[in-house]
Formats: sequence, C-alpha cells, structure tokens
Amino acid sequence: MTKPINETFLKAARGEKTDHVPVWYMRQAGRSQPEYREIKEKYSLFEITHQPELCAYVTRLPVEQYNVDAAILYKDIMTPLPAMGMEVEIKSGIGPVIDNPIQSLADVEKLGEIHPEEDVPYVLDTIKLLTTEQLNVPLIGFSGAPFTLASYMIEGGPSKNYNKTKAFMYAEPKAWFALMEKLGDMIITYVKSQINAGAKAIQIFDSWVGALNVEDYRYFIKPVMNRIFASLKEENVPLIMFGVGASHLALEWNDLPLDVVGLDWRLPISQAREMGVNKTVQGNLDPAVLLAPWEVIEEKTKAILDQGMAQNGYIFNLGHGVFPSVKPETLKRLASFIHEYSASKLSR
Ligand SMILES: Cc1c2[nH]c(c1CCC(=O)O)Cc1[nH]c(c(CCC(=O)O)c1C)Cc1[nH]c(c(CCC(=O)O)c1C)Cc1[nH]c(c(C)c1CCC(=O)O)C2
Repeated sequence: MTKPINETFLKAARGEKTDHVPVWYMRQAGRSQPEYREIKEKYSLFEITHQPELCAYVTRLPVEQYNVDAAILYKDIMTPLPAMGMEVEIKSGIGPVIDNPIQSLADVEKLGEIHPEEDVPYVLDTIKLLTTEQLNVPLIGFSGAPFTLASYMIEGGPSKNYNKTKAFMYAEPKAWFALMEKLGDMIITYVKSQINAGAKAIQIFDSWVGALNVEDYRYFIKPVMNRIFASLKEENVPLIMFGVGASHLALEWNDLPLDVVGLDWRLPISQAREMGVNKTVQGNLDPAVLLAPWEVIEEKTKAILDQGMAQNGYIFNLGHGVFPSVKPETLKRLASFIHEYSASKLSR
C-alpha cells in the first residue's frame, strides 16, 4: 500500500501547471537541525545510512519541520563507491577521502559492478520504509554523475582545480572513457534500483563538472550523460540535473533526455530561458542569502519567484546546499513564504 502524496513537485517537474510553486532545499536533511546534530554526535554518515529506521527519520525531519514539497534521501554521492572497490571515508571538516585513488587503466579495469540488493540493501530498505508508510511528499533518489564521482576517485579527495582529473582525462582518454562506461553502468543500475524501491524522482549531482569548458563537456562527458538519461527515461520518473558554476553547460543539459535543469545562483532564471532552456527549471537562491536579515531573503526570493513563475515548470530551490549555520526557522519561514506568495500570484 502506498500513501497518497502531495504531487505538486512532480507536476512542476513534468512542466504542468501547479497551484503553488513547490520547494525543497538541497542538503535539507540534517545540517542545521539540532535533532540531527544530536544523532551525528553518536553516528557517522555511513552508520546512519546503514540503519534504515534512523536514516528514514533523518530524511523525514526537514519535511515535517519545514513543510517542503519533496524529500531527498539521506545518503551521500559516495555511498555506492565501496561496491566498486573504492575505499571511501568521510572525514569531518574535509569531506570524502579515498585511500586507493585511480591512477591507470589497470585500476579502472579492476573496478567492480554494483548489485544494489547485495551491496546497498539499506538504501533500498530506507526508500521502502519512507515511500510505503511514512512520507506524504515524493522522495527524490539520487546519484553523483560520472565526472563528479571520477573527480573524487582520481584526486583521492576534494579538489580545487581538478588538475589530476583533467590530466587523466587528457592524457589517458582510453582509460577515461573506460571509467565513464563503468560509472555509467553503475549509475543506471543504482538509480533504477532506487526507483524500483519507490523513489519518485531522481537528481543527478554533477556538482563539479562546471570545471570543464563546453567543448570538453561535449567530447568527454555528454555521451555518457546521454546514455544514462536515455536509459533512466524508460522508468518514467522526472530526472533532474544539477551542477555548481555550470551555467555555461545549461544548454548542453537542456539537450539531454532529462526533465529539469538545475541552476546555481550565477545565472538568472529569466536569462536561462532566454538562452533557450525550455525544460522545467529548478533553483536558484544563493544559499548565503539565508544568512542575511529576513527582508533581504524575502526580496531576493520574490525576484526569483517572479521569474520562475512566468512559465509553467518551475521548482524553487537554493543554488547549492544549505549551510549548517542557517537557522531552521529561516528555512521554515521561507517555505511558507514561497507557498503563500506563489499561490496568491498563480490564482489570479
Ligand atoms: C559533492 C557532493 C558530496 N555529497 C553530495 C554532493 C552533491 C551535492 C553538492 O554538491 O553538495 C550529496 C549529498 N551528501 C549528503 C546528502 C544528503 C541529503 C541532504 O542532506 O539533503 C546529499 C544529497 C549527506 C552528507 N555528505 C557529507 C555529510 C557530512 C558527513 C560527515 O561529516 O560525517 C553529509 C551529511 C560529506 C560530504 N560529501 C561530499 C562532500 C563534499 C562532503 C563534505 C562536506 C559536507 O559536509 O557537506 C560529497
């Protein structure tokens, strides 16, 4: 039995008319919430995700507290990588660190395939718990994209310039494309298992792909992205693309068989549409604005909503994840402002 859910987010993702603008926040699960911080004192990210009841609770917290229109599963883009043979650790204050980075074609050839039921059963169990019993909004499943995952796998951790990643891409194209193939296969299998378990939409995080120019994106990345989205399209759930500092790639994404183009705060929504982005747009309040006084937040949000609502197919979000120092009351007040302001304009 599946509970009836609030469909506003799914309608907007499909480009349909809605009676209010739907909102969710990237990295809404945890971070600024005191209940989450308490859990985080006892358990690491991987320890939380391995306990479906606890993980479902963390996923639900922001939905209940902020009244957002979608939930995003609590896990990390690194979650599937141990199944491929990568030794991943999340170090506090640093981020994901990988002790056996990829350095050669031989390393790529050694990478394993993912079998979600055996490798990440806890992810599927959490999704089932949430979507059969607990949530009244759609659950967004997700995966990292090939470039962003490869950047951690090659650099061995976070990076500023992705020099090793780019050097590998330019110097070892054969190994690079073999890596893209393996990551493409993994992402397709992993995402389909999330959809089968009950995820109602999928976001692909290519957070760091903005480091590439358009020409390199087309040659080194677009073919695998095309294969991933073409395969996921068969599942009939909305597919969302997101990256940071990647406005120059918005038209490339618009070309792919996906439903929603996610924008960070650098490119105004009206300008993206003028450029030719004709899919649903998701974004794009600068997350730093949430640290400003309410009047500033309201003014900047209104400006974004006015642009977004000018057409069907708009989802409010931040341009990147919530900062941990943002007050939960601010996120709650913002969601309610977005609902009320957009409902009053859309009912006219
Ligand atoms: C690039 C990327 C990562 N992870 C993710 C991305 C793509 C989105 C983006 O661009 O921010 C995605 C992600 N990571 C996490 C979620 C959970 C859902 C949510 O909070 O909405 C999501 C959607 C949990 C997490 N991912 C991580 C934590 C912190 C865990 C810990 O400190 O033990 C959590 C709760 C660790 C992580 N994982 C990653 C980084 C850079 C970090 C360190 C910085 C940070 O704390 O955000 C990689």
